[in-house]
Amino acid sequence: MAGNTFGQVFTVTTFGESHGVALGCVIDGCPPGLPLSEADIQPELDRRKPGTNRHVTQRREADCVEILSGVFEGKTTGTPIGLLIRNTDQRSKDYSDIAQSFRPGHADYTYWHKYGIRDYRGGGRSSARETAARVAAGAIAKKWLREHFNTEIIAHVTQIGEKSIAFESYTYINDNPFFVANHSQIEELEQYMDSIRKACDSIGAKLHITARHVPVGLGEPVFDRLDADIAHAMMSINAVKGIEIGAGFDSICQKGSEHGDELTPDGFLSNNAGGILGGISSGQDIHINLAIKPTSSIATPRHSIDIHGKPVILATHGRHDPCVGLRAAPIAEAMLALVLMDHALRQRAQNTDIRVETPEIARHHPIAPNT
Ligand SMILES: Cc1cc2nc3c(=O)[nH]c(=O)nc-3n(C[C@H](O)[C@H](O)[C@H](O)COP(=O)(O)O)c2cc1C
Ligand SMILES: C=C(O[C@@H]1CC(C(=O)O)=C[C@@H](OP(=O)(O)O)[C@H]1O)C(=O)O
Repeated sequence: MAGNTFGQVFTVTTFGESHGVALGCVIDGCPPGLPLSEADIQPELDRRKPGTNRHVTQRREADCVEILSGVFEGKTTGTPIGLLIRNTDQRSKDYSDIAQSFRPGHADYTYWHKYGIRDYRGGGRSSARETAARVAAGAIAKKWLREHFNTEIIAHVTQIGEKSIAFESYTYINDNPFFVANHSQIEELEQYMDSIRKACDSIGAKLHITARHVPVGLGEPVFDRLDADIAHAMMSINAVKGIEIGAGFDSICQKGSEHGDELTPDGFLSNNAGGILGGISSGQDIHINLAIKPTSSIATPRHSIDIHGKPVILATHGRHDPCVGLRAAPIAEAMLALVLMDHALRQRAQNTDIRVETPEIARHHPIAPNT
């Protein structure tokens, strides 16, 4: 496989470049009979799309999805689902400065050496614009998981640079709980983001993702462990530099008497495992943290080389996110949904019952985005 396809049974192949005609994906293996229309997908794309406020890239894209195939009379038919999102606001000439030079921290250098040719209009295929197609596919997986197991997947930014975000309350957006930071902290974070932008710099972020109502028993015992596939999915998102599942790197300082989640007839007493034991879901909530790097395309001049190996000083212009983590939550949710749906269908293919009801022992703990 050429590396553009994700999944084993429920597969997604994406296509398209940031400044090409369109992006999209082909989804194969979706069971027939799932009610589906553009209205099921568009709200997720609206959460991810660029240009929605001053703290994100100013590229304006409506990211309107068109279903090309695989749906008849409002239901999936079991045949490949084709989704298309047209690019409308490319302005490619703004990117001529990176045609011959490599942005430090972006994929220009490695693409050039791998392929010997590079679509330098924006990030081309390496631009996270490609994730629009993943979010569209993920919306289908989310819907299927919700209808079958009532699974909820929610991601939040929990840290921007050094600043941790304390959540005060939550509201519902498109049936998903969405945490709201305290009002004065929002002002502080906005000022912080303004200062980063004024300094022609960028900043990293941390994301927390929770999946609730995950059936017990999803995953494979050895290579395709559920945690391994989740790590694969998350690390496949542009700019993700680290992942923790459950206690993650805090496990280093824990004792066995502290880490191992004790079981009682009334449920697990803790969730250091993050909902996965032996590569298989335990029915507890899945907890994931992601480290997201700062944007590499910044207007601060930096040392680099051109395609002939000559030194250059490169300041990158064009429209860029000062903190890519701010836009990553719907992408991480989509990738987790793709993994869970793929494993649920694999479980079905193996003719093993899927425990639709979360067993009493695996009762989930309340969602806590900062854990
Ligand atoms: C939602 C999102 C938006 C991004 N926006 C930008 C951007 O505007 N400019 C940029 O240089 N990188 C941006 N990135 C990061 C690049 O896509 C990424 O650094 C690049 O593909 C190289 O991959 P790597 O960082 O995983 O090595 C974004 C990433 C995400 C997930
Ligand atoms: C357009 C989007 O974000 C883009 C992600 C991105 C990158 O390098 O990842 C770089 C910028 O665009 P370009 O590819 O034109 O350089 C962002 O504007 C989007 O997410 O839809």
